[in-house]
Amino acid sequence: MAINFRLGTRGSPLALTQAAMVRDALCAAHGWAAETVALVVIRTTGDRVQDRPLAEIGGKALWTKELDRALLEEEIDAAVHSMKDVETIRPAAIRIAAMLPRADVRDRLIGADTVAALPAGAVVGTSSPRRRAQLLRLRPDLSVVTFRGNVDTRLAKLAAGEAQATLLAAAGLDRLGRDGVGRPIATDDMLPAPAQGAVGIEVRHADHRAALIVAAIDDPATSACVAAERALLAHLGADCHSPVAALAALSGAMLTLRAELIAEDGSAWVEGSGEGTDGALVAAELAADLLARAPAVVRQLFQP
Ligand SMILES: NCc1[nH]cc(CCC(=O)O)c1CC(=O)O
Repeated sequence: MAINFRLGTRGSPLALTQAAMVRDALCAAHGWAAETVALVVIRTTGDRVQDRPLAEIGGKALWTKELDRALLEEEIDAAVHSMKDVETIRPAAIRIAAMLPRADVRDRLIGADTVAALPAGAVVGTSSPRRRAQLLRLRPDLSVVTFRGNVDTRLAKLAAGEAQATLLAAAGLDRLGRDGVGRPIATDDMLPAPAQGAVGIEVRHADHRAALIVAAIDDPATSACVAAERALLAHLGADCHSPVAALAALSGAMLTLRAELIAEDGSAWVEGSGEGTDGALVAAELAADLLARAPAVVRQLFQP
């Protein structure tokens, strides 16, 4: 059967599951047979190097650089991403064209019922500067150690006793069929990463056919919220390794954006919110407000 569309994806179990969700949505929207959408697995630097903190191996673009290349060289028609891992600033020739309906945005704690219930001095594994900062803000006595690898690797490290607890996104656990694993933390207690729980699809700017094809599966509310969260990052000069949490919600035409910036040792922070009908404006104003009120140790982490 002829191929209608080529979807590029990373090769991790979560990435493959998300790519299959996009394939299924495209097939349902266009009446295509599943075999007419090819899943093209692209290996990324971030997948190859599992043993060092991300910041050490170059930080930015680890997950998307190879997918960007494949997209720009027309090996694929679209790339599927966890929006949380997509750099704030994208190449000019690539655009985010659609997002699937957002899943559970919360983090789940695995290894204890609540952060407060962790024993004094407990070791918690995470490689996310945001989670590290939020944990230490709540519990300065905790010892946070680097925990990398895909979801299964992290759960295996936990089972092997490398840490007493870890935090993972509910969305990833649920998509991997691990819906019973861990306890969700309310967003009031731990605000998630910008774009957490959202799967996005990118196409080449010039490829109008691909843009039309994927527009059919866009969830506009998810796209509006994630765009506002990403605009906040852009105004802060932040990326997915910055200790920033942000979450937008839509009520009718009104968008509410909440955010916090935290020093990585959890000792200082600033939080705030804004609302309006223009998400880009809400994000710009909230970023300026947060930077103006941020303690110096927090402000210096950002280069707007
Ligand atoms: N940085 C890794 C990553 N990127 C997206 C998800 C989960 C899925 C999502 O947030 O949509 C995860 C794993 C995690 O944070 O637990």
